[in-house]
Amino acid sequence: MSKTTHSAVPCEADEAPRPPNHMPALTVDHERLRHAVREILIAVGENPDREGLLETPDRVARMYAEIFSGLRTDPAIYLQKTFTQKHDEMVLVKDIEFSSCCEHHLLPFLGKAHIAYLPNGQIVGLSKLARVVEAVAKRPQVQERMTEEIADLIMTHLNARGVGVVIEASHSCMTIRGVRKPGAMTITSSMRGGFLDNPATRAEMMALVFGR
Ligand SMILES: Nc1nc2c(ncn2[C@@H]2O[C@H](COP(=O)(O)OP(=O)(O)OP(=O)(O)O)[C@@H](O)[C@H]2O)c(=O)[nH]1
Ligand SMILES: [Zn+2]
Repeated sequence: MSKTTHSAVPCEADEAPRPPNHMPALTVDHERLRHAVREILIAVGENPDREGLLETPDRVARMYAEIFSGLRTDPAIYLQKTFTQKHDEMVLVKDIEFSSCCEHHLLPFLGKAHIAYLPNGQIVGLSKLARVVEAVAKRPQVQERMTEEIADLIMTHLNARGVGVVIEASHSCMTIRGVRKPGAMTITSSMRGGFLDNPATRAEMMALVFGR
């Protein structure tokens, strides 16, 4: 089977400095965003100067700043404060709802993240796990990378004995366009440490997540 790769084609709008992958960008260029949205409207045959569209470039610029706010957030900051607590068994926070944006079509994908970890003498505030999900989701993403990133962050910064991350999501690029399969759900998992090595631990997590 042949494999196609997509290489970035440079264009004149590409001269702005880019952060390395996964590093926080410092600013959002609202003026550039407004201009780009106006160009899109013209390109699809709309009149950006008609009354209903006058404020649209500004609104969309603010929307992109919001849905890509994770590019300016380092999720590791949420895992710096921990509490000393002996707890040898699994901690699971499930049904963490998120919205992200598929990097292929810039369309939303919506779903739930489930995060379990085996503490190593330190526990983290439960809300911080949801904050990590938010920071990682609010970027152009693919679901697989999002799942991996969350698992690696928790494994590394909590020095956990194991981490399991399961994400289930519906991708609007598969529902409202293209292949148009509403109802299709994508489930990804990333397992580390005890969740990778011990099938019973992984099975326990899956039963707690999906055994509804
Ligand atoms: N693996 C993975 N694929 C994704 C994700 N989000 C979107 N996609 C897929 O990205 C692929 C992009 O495929 P391309 O062939 O380059 O683009 P396309 O012609 O618009 O593809 P269609 O969606 O099939 O119309 C599609 O198959 C999408 O379903 C994701 O999070 N993970
Ligand atoms: Zn897509």
